Amino acid sequence: MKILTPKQTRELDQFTIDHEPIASIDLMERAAQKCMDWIISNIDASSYYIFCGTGNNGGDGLAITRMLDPFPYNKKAFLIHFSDKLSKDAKLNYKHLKKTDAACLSQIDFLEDIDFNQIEPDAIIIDAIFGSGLNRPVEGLAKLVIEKINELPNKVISIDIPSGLMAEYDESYAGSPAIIKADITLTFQTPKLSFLLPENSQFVGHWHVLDIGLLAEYIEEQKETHVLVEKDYITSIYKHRLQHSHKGNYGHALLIAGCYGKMGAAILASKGCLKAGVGLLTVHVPHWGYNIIQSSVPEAMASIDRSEMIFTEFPELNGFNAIAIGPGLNKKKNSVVAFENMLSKIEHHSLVVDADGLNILSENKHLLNKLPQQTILTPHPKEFERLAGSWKNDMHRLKILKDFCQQYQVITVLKGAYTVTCMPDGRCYFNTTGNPGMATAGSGDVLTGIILALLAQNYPPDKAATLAVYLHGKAGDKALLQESKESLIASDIIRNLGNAFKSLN
Ligand SMILES: NC(=O)C1=CN([C@@H]2O[C@H](COP(=O)(O)OP(=O)(O)OC[C@H]3O[C@@H](n4cnc5c(N)ncnc54)[C@H](O)[C@@H]3O)[C@@H](O)[C@H]2O)[C@@H](O)CC1
Ligand SMILES: [K+]
Repeated sequence: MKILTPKQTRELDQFTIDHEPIASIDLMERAAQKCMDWIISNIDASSYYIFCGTGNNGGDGLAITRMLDPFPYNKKAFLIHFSDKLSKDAKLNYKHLKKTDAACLSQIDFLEDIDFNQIEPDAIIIDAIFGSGLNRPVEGLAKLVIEKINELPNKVISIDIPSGLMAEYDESYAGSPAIIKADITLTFQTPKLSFLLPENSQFVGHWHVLDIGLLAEYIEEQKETHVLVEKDYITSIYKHRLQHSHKGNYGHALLIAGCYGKMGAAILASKGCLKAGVGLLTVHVPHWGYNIIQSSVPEAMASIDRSEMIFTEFPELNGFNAIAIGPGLNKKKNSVVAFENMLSKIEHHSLVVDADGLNILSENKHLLNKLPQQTILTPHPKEFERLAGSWKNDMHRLKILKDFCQQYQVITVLKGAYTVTCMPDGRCYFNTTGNPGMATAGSGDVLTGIILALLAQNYPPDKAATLAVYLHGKAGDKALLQESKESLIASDIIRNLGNAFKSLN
C-alpha cells in the first residue's frame, strides 16, 4: 500500500470529488459513516465525548456525533473554537447537528468551558480536533485541551490522525508537547508516514485504515516513495518453484561468518539461508570453527580460513552468485584487509553486509565507496548511527537513511518495529510483520541468511530485501503461536520459516 504525502492526500480527496464525482460534504458523510460503523462494531461504551476542531476533521467529528443520535448513548460534542473560520463542510455539519440535537453541542472558547469532571472514566473520547490539515505546532486553546485530554484515563479514538501529530514533519517539529495520545486511530484510505515511526507509537496507538472509497486510479498513478509492505505486495514478488527444478536452479551462496567465540552467529545465518531455499551454501569460517559448522549444519559446505581464530582470506568467488559477510565476524586489522580485498574482487555478485561487517565499514568509511551498487546493509539503529551519524527525531533519521542510500547507491534494511528497507533511489518500504519477541540474540543473523538465500535464488536485491524482511517477521509471528515474546529465540524463527513461506500461498 502506498503511503501518500499530505499534499497527495489533498489531491486524492479533490480527485475523488471531481471524478467520482461526489460533493465534498457527501465524502465527509461517507468518512464519518465508516468511523461510526467501526466504532459500533468494535467499541462497547455508553458515553461519548467528541472534541471537534474548526476544519474538516472537526466536520467529521460533528457528523459522527449526529450519527450517534439513534443509539442510546450519552453524547456531548465540544467545538474547540480556536479559529472563527469554520471550513464550509464543518459549518454545514455544525448546523445539521444543531438541528438534530442542539443540547449536546457546546462551543468552547476557554478551557474552563469544559467540565472535565463530568467525563466518566469509562466514556470514550473521540478526537477530531486536527487532521491532516495541521501545518504547525498546536498552541493556545487547542493545546490546553489536548494536554487535558492526555491527563484523563479515558480511551481515546482519534479520527484520521491524533490531533497535533503531523502526517509528515521535519526535524524542527521534535518534542512538540501537544499531541493526543490515542488508543486507536481510524485513518482514511492510507496510513500516514508518521504512524510508522517508532517515536509516534505512543500517540497513534492501534491504527486502522478505513476505506472511504477515494479513487484508486489516482493512487496508482503516484510514484512509489513510501510503501507499506503487506501480503498482496509480497505475493506479487514471490516466485513459486517450478516442478522440474534442481538445486542448481537455486544458486550457490557464500556466507563469511563466525570467529572464535561467535560461531553461533554463523550457524544461525547458515540455517536461515538453507531454510529460505538456497540451492547450495558454503560457509567460510576460521579453522577453529570447522568442526562446529560441519556438525551443526551438515547441509552446508565449509571453506576454511588459514587463520585459527578470525577471517583473513576468502575463497575463489567465481562459483558463487551471492555473498554475505558479517555475522559473528570481528573487526581485527587482518579481517578489514581481507574484506577490502574481497570488495575489489566482487563482479557480478550480490552482497549483504551485516553485524561486524557493518562495524568494519563504519570504522573504515572509505570502504563504503567500494561497495558494489545495490549492496544490502542490515544495520540496527545503533549500527546505522555509527555508519551515518546521529539524528534529532525519527523523521530526520529517515532523511539521513535516504541520503545515505542515495550517496552510496546501497540498499539499507534499518531494523526495528516497521523495519524500513530504503533503496538507492530513496524509496522506502515499511514492513508489517514481526513482533517484539524478535528483539533477541541471533535474530539479525537469521535475517542475513534469508536475504542471502533469496539473492542466490536470483531475486533482484530490492525484492530480496523486502521479501526476506517480511518472511523473517512472519516466521517470528508464527513462532509466537507456541512461544511467548520472552521465550522466542532465533532458532524459533528458523523453525517457522516453512510456515512463513506457506502463508504466501
Ligand atoms: N477533504 C475531504 O474530502 C475529506 C476530508 N476529511 C477530513 O478532513 C481533514 C483535513 O481537513 P482540513 O484540511 O480542513 O484540516 P484540519 O481539520 O486537519 O485542520 C483545520 C485547519 O486548521 C488550520 N491549522 C493547521 N494547523 C493549525 C494549528 N497548529 N493551529 C491552529 N490552526 C491550524 C489549517 O488551516 C486547517 O485548515 C482530514 O484529516 C479528514 O479528517 C474527511 O472528511 C474525508 C474527506
Ligand atoms: K484528529
